[in-house]
Amino acid sequence: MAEQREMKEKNPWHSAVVILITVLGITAIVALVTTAVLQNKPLLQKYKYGIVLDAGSSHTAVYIYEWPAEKENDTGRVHQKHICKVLGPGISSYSHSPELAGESLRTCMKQAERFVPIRRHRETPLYLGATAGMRLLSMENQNVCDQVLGSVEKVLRSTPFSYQGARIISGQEEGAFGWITINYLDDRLKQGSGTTGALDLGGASTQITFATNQEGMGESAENTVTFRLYGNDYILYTHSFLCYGKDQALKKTLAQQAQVGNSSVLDPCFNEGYSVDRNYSSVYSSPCIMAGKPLETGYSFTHIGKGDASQCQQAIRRIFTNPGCNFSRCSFNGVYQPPIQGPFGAFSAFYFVMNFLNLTSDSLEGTREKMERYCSTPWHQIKQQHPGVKEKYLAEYCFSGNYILSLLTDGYKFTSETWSTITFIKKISGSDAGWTLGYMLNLTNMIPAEAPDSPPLPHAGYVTLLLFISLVIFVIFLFSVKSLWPRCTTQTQII
Ligand SMILES: O=P(O)(O)OP(=O)(O)OP(=O)(O)OC[C@H]1O[C@@H](n2cnc3c(O)ncnc32)[C@H](O)[C@@H]1O
Repeated sequence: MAEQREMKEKNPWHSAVVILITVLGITAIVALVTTAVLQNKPLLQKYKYGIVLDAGSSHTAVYIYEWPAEKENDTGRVHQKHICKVLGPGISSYSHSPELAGESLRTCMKQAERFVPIRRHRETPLYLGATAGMRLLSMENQNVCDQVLGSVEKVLRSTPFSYQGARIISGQEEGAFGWITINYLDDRLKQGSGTTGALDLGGASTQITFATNQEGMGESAENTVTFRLYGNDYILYTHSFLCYGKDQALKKTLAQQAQVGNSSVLDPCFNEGYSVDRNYSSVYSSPCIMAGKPLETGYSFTHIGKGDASQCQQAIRRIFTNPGCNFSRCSFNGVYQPPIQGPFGAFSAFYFVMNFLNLTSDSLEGTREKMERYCSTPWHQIKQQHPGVKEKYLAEYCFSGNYILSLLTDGYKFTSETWSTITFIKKISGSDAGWTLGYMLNLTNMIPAEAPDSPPLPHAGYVTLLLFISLVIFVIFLFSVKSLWPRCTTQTQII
């Protein structure tokens, strides 16, 4: 007591100083916590948009992509906001009235105006890429092809978006951008981990693309694409087989069977009981069909189903030509292909067909068995079992399933072992697998060649660490000024 009194007398301010330090300390902590909380509060997110039209052989689809305005170079951040499927056939089917090709896009473009906020319209890039249908039309008639492109250009220019062009993309681009899309959506590019090959089956062409080591790639420059993405180098093998999409392959198989010139064609690729009259011209008019319509036949023939999967595969095998391989190894038609390196993602018609046939997770042998069973089911029973399915697709599933089997095994040389490396996919993280996203990412430079420098700590981690260190300093400070505190003793003093 005497000591304390003595201390107080020596330093009458000491209790006021301690109170002041404590108040300042508490105020500092409250200020720090408030700053940390406010700093971590998510900002009101602003988005940017991009629109890509996939003008395919069978139809056109309008894809609207959205991404946070702040982090354009961050992988996995662009996602599909909306897809609008244009009514009617693909733009290449408007060769007889090209002006209608553009008109067919109007409804979906109006929808796009509603999905993209008005304040973003002017800055939203708009691209149209046409694929195999237009490649074929340009081979048939360049003038009409230009008119169709002119017609879609006119309509797209009239929209409020930033029109960037309508062009026919090459098969190589279609394959490579499909590969970029699935690997971007899987977040594999930024991680620099192993990549997934891309198998795309369209209506008029099919693409196979996968990363491979450099060995042997010098053999065929036209099948090689190189990319540097996020600081990693990729050498891709890619090939697009024009005329080997699902619809053109069907025509090829049928044309070959109809060559005999009989009034009816008994087709193992269609279910028994199926019977439809077809014009020869509908089969032989495609530039994919080299042979002409058989001479001395009528105007049409009856297409009759026989429902035999093994015979169907034999018929399909005949559309893969074998002119000899001038490389160390080939897939089909004398096209170079290095050993396949999986895993693979198979999309578009690969998915539509295998999903319908419930074959997305079967072994190769299981797939063959199920195809035998499906094809031998009578047509009337198939129709009864699937009342809601579009009849054209339903009639073609026996052919389509067998075509996929044949393309993957006889064509690309997948085996029972490598079959399991294929995953049939439609979407990844809500965005469709296909070339459109990769195309837009490339044209908007959204995937940098080098990995962007990132701060050693994420923002939240940085604020938390700062807070923690401040608290530790404050506690140490309190302990160091402890000697100034008035000592309270609980011992009763006996005087
Ligand atoms: O790339 P290209 O060759 O130009 O063709 P595309 O862009 O028109 O091709 P899609 O991927 O849109 O479709 C591929 C094929 O799948 C068909 N298809 C679409 N939906 C289907 C479904 O539910 N069942 C079966 N086939 C389907 C469509 O008619 C095409 O023949």
